[in-house]
Amino acid sequence: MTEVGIDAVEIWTGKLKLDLPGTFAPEKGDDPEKYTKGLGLNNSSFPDVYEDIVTMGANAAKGLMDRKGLEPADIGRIDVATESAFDHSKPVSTYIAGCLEQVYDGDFTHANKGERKFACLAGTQAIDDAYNWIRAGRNRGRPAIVITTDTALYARGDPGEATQGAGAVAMLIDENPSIVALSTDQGYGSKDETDFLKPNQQFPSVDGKRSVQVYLSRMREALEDYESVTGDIELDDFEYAPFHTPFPGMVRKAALLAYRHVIRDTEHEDALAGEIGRQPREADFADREAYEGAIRDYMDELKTTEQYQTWYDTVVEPTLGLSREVGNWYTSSVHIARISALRDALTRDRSFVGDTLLVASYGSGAQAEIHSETVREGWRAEIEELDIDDRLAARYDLTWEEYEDVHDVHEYDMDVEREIEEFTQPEAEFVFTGWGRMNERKYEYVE
Ligand SMILES: CC(=O)CC(=O)SCCNC(=O)CCNC(=O)[C@H](O)C(C)(C)COP(=O)(O)OP(=O)(O)OC[C@H]1O[C@@H](n2cnc3c(N)ncnc32)[C@H](O)[C@@H]1OP(=O)(O)O
Repeated sequence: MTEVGIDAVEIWTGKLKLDLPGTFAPEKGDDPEKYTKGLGLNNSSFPDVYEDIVTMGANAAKGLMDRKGLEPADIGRIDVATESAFDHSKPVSTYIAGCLEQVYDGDFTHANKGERKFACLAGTQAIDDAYNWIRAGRNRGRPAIVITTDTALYARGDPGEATQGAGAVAMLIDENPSIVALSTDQGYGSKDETDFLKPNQQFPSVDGKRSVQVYLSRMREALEDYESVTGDIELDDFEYAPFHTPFPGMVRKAALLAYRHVIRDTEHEDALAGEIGRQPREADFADREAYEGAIRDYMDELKTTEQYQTWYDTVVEPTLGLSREVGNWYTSSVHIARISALRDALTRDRSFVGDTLLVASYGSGAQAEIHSETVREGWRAEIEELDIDDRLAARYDLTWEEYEDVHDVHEYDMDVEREIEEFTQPEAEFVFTGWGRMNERKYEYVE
C-alpha cells in the first residue's frame, strides 16, 4: 500500500512578540517563574497590525509552494483549520487561495476547498480528510495543502491571556511523503463539554482549571482506544510524543499520566518499585477517594525519579521547543510540537528513518485523538529548509503599552480611534489592507 502523509511543512509566526517573564509578569504582579517554570512559556507571538489568519496562512502556504516548486494547478485540495474564523459562511481557504492567485500563474479553480472546525483538533482532522481523499483515489495524483492558522487571543484580564499566540503552519499531504507517513491506527476520546467555547464571540469563554482536567480525561480515553486497536503500547514503541501544547506545563501533566499508564504491569514499574513502591491498584482501597489520593502521592514521587525524568527529557521535552517561544497557536500547536521533535532529531543528528512518533491531538469541546506516524527518508532535507529560528529572532519585542494597542487592533468590537502604526516592515508577504464593499477583508502581496 502506498504511504500517505506529510511531504513538506512551512511555519509562519506572527511578527510581534510579548516577553512573558520580562514584560507581562511585572504588569500582572506575578513571579516571572510562573511563566517560565509553571506554564513553561518564555514568549508569545502576536500578529502585527497588517497580519491575520489569512495573511499568516497564505504566507506559510506560499513558502511551501515556492520550496516545492508547485503552481496552483498542481494542488487538488486546500483545507484550512482554524478556531479564529471571522466569516461564518465563506471559508478562510477561499481567502487564502485568492491571495495565492495574486502571485502565481494559474488558479485553484479545480481544487476542493474547505474549513475544518473542532477547536485545536481541527488541523489533525483536516490531515485525516486529505489522507482519506488520497487513499480513496479521488485526488487524481494531486496533493492537498492543509493550513492551520489562528490568532489565539483571550479577553484582557482572562487567565488565558498568559497563553496567547499567533501563527500558521502549512503542510503538504501527499503519497510517498518525505517527512512522516500516517498510520491507520487511531484512538479517540470524545465528549460534549463546555470547558472552552466561543458562541458567536471572538474571545473564548474558558473554565481554565476544568479545561485542564477535560484535556487529561479525553487524552486518557484516546490512549485506551488507541491501545484497543494496537495492543498495549510500550515505552520504546516511539521516539517522540508530540502533544497538543496550549502551554508546556499542560503537556508535563499529560506526559506523567501517560507514563504511569504505559508502565503499569511492566518491567519499568518493577524497576521503580524499590524506590517509590508499585502503583496503587483500586481494588486495594476501601473507596475511590482513598485510591485517588494514593495515585496523586505516587505521581508526585514518580515525576522526581531519574527513570521518568530521562524518558521525559528524551521523548517529550524536545517537542516543546517552539511552543515555549510562541505560546498557544491552537490548531497549529500539535503540528509545531511535531516540528520541534524533528528539529531536535536534526540537532542531535539522529538517524531515525522508520522510527515512530506518537502524536496526541486535542480540541476543547472536547475530543482527543492519538495516532502514530513513521519517519520517512526525506525528513532531514525538509526540516533543514525551515527558517523559523530567523523568523523568531526577527520578531518585534512589544512594550506593555504596545501590547495593549495590538490587542485592541485585533479585537473586532473595539473601535480603535487612534491610528496604530505597524511595528515591522512587511516584505515579500501578504498583508491585510482593509474592507471591501461587502465587508470582506482585502489583501495584497507586498514585494
Ligand atoms: C485552549 C486550548 O488550546 C485547548 C486546551 O488545551 S484546554 C487545556 C488548557 N487550557 C487552557 O489553555 C485555557 C487557557 N488558560 C488558562 O485559563 C490559564 O492560563 C490556566 C488555567 C492554564 C492557568 O491559569 P492561572 O490560574 O493563572 O495559573 P496557575 O494555575 O496559578 O499557575 C500555572 C502553573 O504555574 C505554577 N506556578 C505559579 N507560580 C509559580 C512560580 N512562581 N514558580 C513556579 N511555578 C509557578 C502553578 O503551580 C501552576 O502549575 P501546576 O498547575 O502544575 O500547579
